[in-house]
Amino acid sequence: MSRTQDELKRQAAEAALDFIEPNTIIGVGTGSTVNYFIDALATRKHDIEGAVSSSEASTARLKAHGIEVLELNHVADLPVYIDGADEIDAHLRMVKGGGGALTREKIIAAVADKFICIVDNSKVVGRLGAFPIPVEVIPMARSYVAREIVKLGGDPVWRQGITTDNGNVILDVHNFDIVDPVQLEQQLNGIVGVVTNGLFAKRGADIALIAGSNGIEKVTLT
Ligand SMILES: O=C[C@H](O)[C@H](O)[C@H](O)COP(=O)(O)O
Repeated sequence: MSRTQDELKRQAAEAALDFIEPNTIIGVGTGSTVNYFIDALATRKHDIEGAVSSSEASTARLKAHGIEVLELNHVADLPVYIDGADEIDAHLRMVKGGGGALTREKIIAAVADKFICIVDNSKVVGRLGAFPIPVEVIPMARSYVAREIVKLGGDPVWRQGITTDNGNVILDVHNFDIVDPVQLEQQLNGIVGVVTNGLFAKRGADIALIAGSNGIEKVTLT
């Protein structure tokens, strides 16, 4: 990754601090962009009630900064969830899960009032699907799910050597021709043995903070 892209990730992450309300709990995603956000959040740690985390990696980083990590089951009110994406389109639908954290991310996103997506401008696409769609699968169902995915037109590749925080495996699905991301998200989730998939289309982002050479572009769904 270029130094410039890294710098843009940091800028997008820091812009998300403007959406942090005092005395609230913050939903925190996973990945290299979110790592910058966690580092920035540390400067506000005395203003917030704590965080809920979408991965063991983010939990460790939050705790290293002295930010309290709360269990989602104990949290009823989550105003914002901040996370990155592997791809995002003009409707703020996303592909996520390049780091394998998609299921916990999708759960926290479902609870949050607002999903704020922080990305550098290389993540913006006209159409989702150039980045392979991660699908988290119960291990014993891996081959069955792969065969079903082929019937849907995708080419699944087992992400070998990786176990998710939930003890499952990931199939990265290449070559989907994604005309209707909401429909494909539902079709994939309908396969028995699939835990969830990395299409965040039904529940996309509410706001995207896109860092580019001219600064931060804020995109909001109207
Ligand atoms: O599982 C990982 C997450 O969905 C990440 O948000 C996504 O992969 C983007 O990560 P990064 O900020 O490292 O590009």
